[in-house]
Amino acid sequence: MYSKDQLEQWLEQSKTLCSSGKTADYIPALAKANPHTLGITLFPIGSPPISCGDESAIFTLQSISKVFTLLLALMDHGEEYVFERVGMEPTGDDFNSMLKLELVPPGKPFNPLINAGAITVTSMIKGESLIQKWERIAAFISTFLGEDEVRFNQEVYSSEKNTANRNRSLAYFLKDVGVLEGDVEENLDLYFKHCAIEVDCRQLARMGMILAGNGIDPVTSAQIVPKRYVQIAKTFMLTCGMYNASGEFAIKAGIPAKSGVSGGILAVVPGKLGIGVIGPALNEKGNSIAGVHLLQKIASAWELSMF
Ligand SMILES: NC(=O)CC[C@H](N)C(=O)O
Repeated sequence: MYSKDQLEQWLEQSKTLCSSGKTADYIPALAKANPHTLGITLFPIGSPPISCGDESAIFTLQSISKVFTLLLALMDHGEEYVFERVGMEPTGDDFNSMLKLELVPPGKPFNPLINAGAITVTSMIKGESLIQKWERIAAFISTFLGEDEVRFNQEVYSSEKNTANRNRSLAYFLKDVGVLEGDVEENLDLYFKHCAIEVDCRQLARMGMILAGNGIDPVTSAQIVPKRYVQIAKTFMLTCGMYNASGEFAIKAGIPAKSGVSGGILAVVPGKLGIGVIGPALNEKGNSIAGVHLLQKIASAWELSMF
């Protein structure tokens, strides 16, 4: 049904856009990525994955990890607790904006997929120590990958940690108003760590395929995450997952997606398939310029929109 030849043609067309994008440079290690990389994997539920382009390129999850820390926080505490501390609304602002934090006392972040919200969610992850919390996040994500452990990019992690003045200000503000739990630097460290988990397109598509199937592990048939929490995550992906381009992406593609500044995009076609894309050249909103184009093409041509 999903033709690889067709996918290859579309990928070549989208690839021409790479030269008009720019790799993220506020995290210096991310600036080194090849802007001409473009790869994709489609992972249908119950069928083998279909990949093309630079499908084996390895990249860090960055903001895509926010979906999974949200799921884990929901499993740790339940809906009520989580949404007392982070909201459910899109901001329309940049992902690292601090603009709205002072607007709604006491500084409750608008949603869990912007940086302020994600750092708050990270602070909710249960564990006796920073190491134990990290091990829980890594183990949770490795289940989605179908691996025993996750790969981790030390260089990207250190690069972000050494330059994260904006995230530091967000986190200290959140601590000041009593929204962030625990030690600020420890929480930031955990946040930078989960952003630096590495995947390739196939692994990312597998993560999406599990979300598409409402949290069921395709190998063991185990329910990895309660269906209700997967539903919440997918809803946030649709309304807030592509930063302040989420509305446009919902109109043009109509599927839940989450992007990261590494150029990765995780997309989900509910009930059908997961998609993993990498294209490090970003547009002005911080989304993969060629990746967005390719996903929109696939979604409209194959009528994948949920609507
Ligand atoms: N949009 C993103 O991918 C942002 C993630 C990145 N680690 C940051 O906090 O800035």
